Amino acid sequence: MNPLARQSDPIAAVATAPGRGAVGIVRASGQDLSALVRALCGRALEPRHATLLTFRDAQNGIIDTGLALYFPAPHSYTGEDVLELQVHGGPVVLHLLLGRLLALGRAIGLRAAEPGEFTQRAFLNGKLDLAQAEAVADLIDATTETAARGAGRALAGELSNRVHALAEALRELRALVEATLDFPEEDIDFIRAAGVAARVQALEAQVAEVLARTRQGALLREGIRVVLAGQPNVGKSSLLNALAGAELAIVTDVPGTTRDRVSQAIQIGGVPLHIVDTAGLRETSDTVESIGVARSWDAIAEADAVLFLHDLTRLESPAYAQAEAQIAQAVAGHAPRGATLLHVWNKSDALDEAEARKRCRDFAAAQAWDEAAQPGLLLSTRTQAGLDDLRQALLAACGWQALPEGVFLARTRHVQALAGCAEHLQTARRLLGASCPALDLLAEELRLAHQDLMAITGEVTADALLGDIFGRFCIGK
Ligand SMILES: Nc1nc2c(ncn2[C@@H]2O[C@H](COP(=O)(O)OP(=O)(O)OP(=O)(O)O)[C@@H](O)[C@H]2O)c(=O)[nH]1
Ligand SMILES: [K+]
Ligand SMILES: [Mg+2]
Repeated sequence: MNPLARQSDPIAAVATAPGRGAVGIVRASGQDLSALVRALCGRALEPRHATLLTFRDAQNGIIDTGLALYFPAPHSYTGEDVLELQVHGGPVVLHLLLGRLLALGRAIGLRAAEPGEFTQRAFLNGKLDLAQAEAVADLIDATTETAARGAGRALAGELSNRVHALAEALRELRALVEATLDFPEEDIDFIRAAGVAARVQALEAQVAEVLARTRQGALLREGIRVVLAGQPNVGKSSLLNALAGAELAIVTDVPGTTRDRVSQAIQIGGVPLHIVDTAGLRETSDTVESIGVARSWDAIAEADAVLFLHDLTRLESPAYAQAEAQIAQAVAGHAPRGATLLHVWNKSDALDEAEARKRCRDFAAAQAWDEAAQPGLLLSTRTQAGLDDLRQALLAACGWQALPEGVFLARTRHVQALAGCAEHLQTARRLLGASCPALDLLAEELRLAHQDLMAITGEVTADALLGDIFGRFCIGK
């Protein structure tokens, strides 16, 4: 759909989820729905009042009795006239009522709405900015309470307000710098006197702070993809089951038990995680197992975080330790740049704690790892000792901190734009540090930084991006 095409047509759709419910809603939006209201309801409706009515089909048969609400423009969700009809929530009733509405509205060009079109109109009519419109979809899709609250904060404008304030400060700064381009005689002294360098630096700090919060928000929205990796029999499937609290994967003492990847969505402290159990990594001549091992590597290549499991009971065997070291290195090389790699030392129940710590320290020292300094994460999937610490360490390693003021939900798109803005500000600061700054380059960096911010709220946004964002909504939203 071209998001900007046909945007003036009146539209209608069922606004509630498919299936049966106590109440279902049919909604219409258009620049002037007064004639449609009269045609359907037999009279004009008092704005924003619920009116009890019987809705009838073309043959004057009763469809249902329910409520009609009329929100004349501009005081509505979309900013246009909106008519909302609440009836009993059965698919047939809603289908009949929508059909009747579309038939009556044919004269004014009423058509069925496309996905996200109501919210898109709210955006185009300035009721919401783009980040808030995205938050509407995220609120609907939220899978945890924390995510839903975060989407609520984004919808209320927590991200947008911060970004608007930053954009405004940048706009002023640009005006200052661009003025000197027109009056070169004032140039450098003017820039110095106006304290441009200090203002760029202050902005940089503010952008960094919003970026950190936005990264958290993106984590909350996208979830974290955690892959359990290691040699056969280290306890990967046992860990998946422990984290999921259910016997999802087969656990046996036979090495090479797991072949297919087994995934499970869980949450830790409100953060959604996708846990992926994989086949144990080893050389094998078994056809099926080698396909499984290839899939393990694929999973590692797509991970946000890898939990690399070691078996404490076998660490003292030189053959095991040697293979472990090689595989650990290969895993580190195979995981995406920026992915988190955590070493987990499993089966701690089989030996006393001092001995367990000594074994992982010795192993880490032999590999000359930085981890030699750290005690590492001891775990027993059998007794669940260390499982809570593992959960917290995993979140922390992925950059999650439960911020006191709460997190707003955000998207990777927002993180990228803010990171871009931060980079341009950094370049601007470097330019200003030169003894004779190139003011045209400075102006350009500030313009690019400003543009990145405006992309978040949708003040400058490509049509294709709009189509992509609104196309992912459900119909009726
Ligand atoms: N003592 C002890 N044994 C464990 C622990 N975790 C797993 N095991 C045992 O280790 C063996 C292998 O466990 P799995 O969970 O199947 O190991 P895996 O890494 O998934 O193995 P593959 O799928 O073959 O790669 C089983 O016999 C488990 O009971 C633990 O914390 N303590
Ligand atoms: K096994
Ligand atoms: Mg397994």
